[in-house]
Amino acid sequence: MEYVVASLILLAVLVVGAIGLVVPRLRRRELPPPTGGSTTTLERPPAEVAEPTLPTLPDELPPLVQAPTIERPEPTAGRLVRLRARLSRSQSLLGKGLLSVLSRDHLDEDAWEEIEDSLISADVGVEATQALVARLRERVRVLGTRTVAEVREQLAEELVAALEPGMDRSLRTAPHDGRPAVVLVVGVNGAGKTTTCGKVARVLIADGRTVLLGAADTFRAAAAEQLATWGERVGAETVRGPEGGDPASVAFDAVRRGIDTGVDTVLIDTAGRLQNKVGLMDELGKVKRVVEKHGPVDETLLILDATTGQNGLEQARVFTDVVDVTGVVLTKLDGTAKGGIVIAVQNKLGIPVKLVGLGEGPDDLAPFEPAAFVEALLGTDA
Ligand SMILES: Nc1nc2c(ncn2[C@@H]2O[C@H](COP(=O)(O)OP(=O)(O)OP(=O)(O)O)[C@@H](O)[C@H]2O)c(=O)[nH]1
Repeated sequence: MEYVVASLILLAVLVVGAIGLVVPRLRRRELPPPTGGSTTTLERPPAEVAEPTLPTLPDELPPLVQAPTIERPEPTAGRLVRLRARLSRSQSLLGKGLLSVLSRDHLDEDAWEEIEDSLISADVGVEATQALVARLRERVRVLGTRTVAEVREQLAEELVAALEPGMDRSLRTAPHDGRPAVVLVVGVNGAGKTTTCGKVARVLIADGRTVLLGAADTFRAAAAEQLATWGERVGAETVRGPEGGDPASVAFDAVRRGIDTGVDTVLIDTAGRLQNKVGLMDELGKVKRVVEKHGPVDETLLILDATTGQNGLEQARVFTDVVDVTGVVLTKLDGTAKGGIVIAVQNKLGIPVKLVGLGEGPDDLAPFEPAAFVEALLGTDA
């Protein structure tokens, strides 16, 4: 009997033990998933454990730092001819307008007045227009010119003559006396100085020269940035100073660096604030004086915005009074119907137009050639 009782007790203990083990597990399974609360733990899905795979490497690894791509600017020869379509606005006014008058059977007083008006509207300037029309009238009278083609040819010749084709338009950018040529770029804000500096650097590099840029426009921080970007594109170094720093000291450092590195040409971009002439004179005069401690400035290019027309001419005078301008760059000729401004600029300032800007593209700057320019304006072979 004792055995029976002991066996029953043992059995009961085992049963209770088994229930104690199984019930909490079942309860745990039945618990609802957590809903909301301060933290949410994301559980991984019961993943099949994937075999770790090694990434496959490409045959050639890319370099960690990409070297900037150096561009190869277009050659400068024949650029004006290639870009002639950019003068279409001027061409409609001067070329098409004039030629329709010239094609009349008889060139009476009214016709000559219309010709004068077209030239004045194209910003050729009153004096230059009167002189040009007087010469053309005389030729037509003396030679008894009859056909449109002949008058057109004579007009083209007169326009070319008014552009003084004998002027020296070469840029003095060749190194000499064991140092680089120094080019100062001046002009009012927004005329296109920085852009032109960049484009001139490309022109020189296209012609096989080495160039260093000096960002002496410390007035506008973005100008230095913009110039450095132009330089990087063609592999030219840019010397910059702190924003608002002394432009003359940046210009001085740029020339010294150019001498040390043995480049052919140093191009210096300057600021062109025109709020008062005295301030401008002081600043530009100082830049020039300080740069000349290294040797004379070889070329001073005045950048003029063609779209400002006769106003631009007034501004130009301020600069020609301050620095010895050796050449004019007329920018934005693509954006105006007043291409005749080239004649007015030369006529009034007596300084050759050496380059013309015909667009915002990096190679939209062309050496100025009077005959090709007139050809583009008239839309004919001059
Ligand atoms: N259409 C056209 N735009 C031009 C030409 N040259 C320059 N520009 C534009 O004119 C604007 C002013 O040019 P910038 O070179 O910044 O002028 P900036 O004289 O240096 O001006 P600041 O730095 O303020 O003194 C820019 O948007 C140029 O892209 C050109 O020949 N044709």
